[in-house]
Amino acid sequence: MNVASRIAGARVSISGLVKTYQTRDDVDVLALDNIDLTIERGSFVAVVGPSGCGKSTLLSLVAGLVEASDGRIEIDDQHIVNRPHPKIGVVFQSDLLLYWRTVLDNILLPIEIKHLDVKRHIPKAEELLRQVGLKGFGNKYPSELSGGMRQRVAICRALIQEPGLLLMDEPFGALDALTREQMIMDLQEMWTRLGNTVLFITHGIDEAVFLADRVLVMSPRPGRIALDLTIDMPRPRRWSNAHENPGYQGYVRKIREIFEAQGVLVAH
Ligand SMILES: Nc1ncnc2c1ncn2[C@@H]1O[C@H](COP(=O)(O)OP(=O)(O)OP(=O)(O)O)[C@@H](O)[C@H]1O
Repeated sequence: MNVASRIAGARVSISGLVKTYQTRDDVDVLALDNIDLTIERGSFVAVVGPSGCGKSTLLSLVAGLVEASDGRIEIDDQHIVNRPHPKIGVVFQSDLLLYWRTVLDNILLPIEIKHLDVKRHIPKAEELLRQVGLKGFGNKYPSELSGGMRQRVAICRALIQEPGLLLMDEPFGALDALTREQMIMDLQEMWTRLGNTVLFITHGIDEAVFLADRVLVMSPRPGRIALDLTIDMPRPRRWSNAHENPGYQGYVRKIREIFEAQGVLVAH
């Protein structure tokens, strides 16, 4: 099994997606309202929006972890109904590693859960570790690693089954600024190499514009797509000088203007 090979990116098609939660005291909370969205194979789409606008809800719906109230989600033409699609991998803000399992056993967990051949996947897990700069860390326990290293392991765990669609929910939100910067660049490199589709949720306008082919800006709840912005900048992009690029600055300004118009950002 060659993990260095490219992964066929999945296509995501969302139409008329609505999600209403019922709170414990029976109040309806309309989290997402009528989302239409197509994500092309192999593209990197980032979603930014104010806190509580429904970004995580969108990701959970696509992941099949939450049931839609209305509308339809298809991944490679397969309708998602409250059940994860086999072609997805998910990375959350918290690494969610099991502290009693070694790094290698954490990465192999999805294989074990699906009753696949664990032994056959060990070389692939080790290769993934090498690719994220953690060669030789397979026998360590999560408590022996830094936050950034643990998140790299979580990414390996999401990639072990070569997912055509990688869903990332604020994956670098809990990391210090330097580690975050390194992880952003590493993610760009990894995605360029693998070629899978990525749906990336973030609060960070800077990382969204830097990483994505397209940035979706959401409105405050109920979440709707307020702006669908194509980021036309050559790759590989360099974090160290991207901020000086007038194109980059223009995209960031456009997104900030939307947040200012929404009253999410207030200039003093
Ligand atoms: N299980 C739930 N029951 C009731 N309401 C919920 C539930 N989950 C989310 N909500 C509500 O739905 C809305 C959207 O939540 P969601 O977590 O998707 O937002 P978000 O944009 O990811 O927020 P943040 O950026 O702060 O993580 C919020 O108002 C939230 O309170």
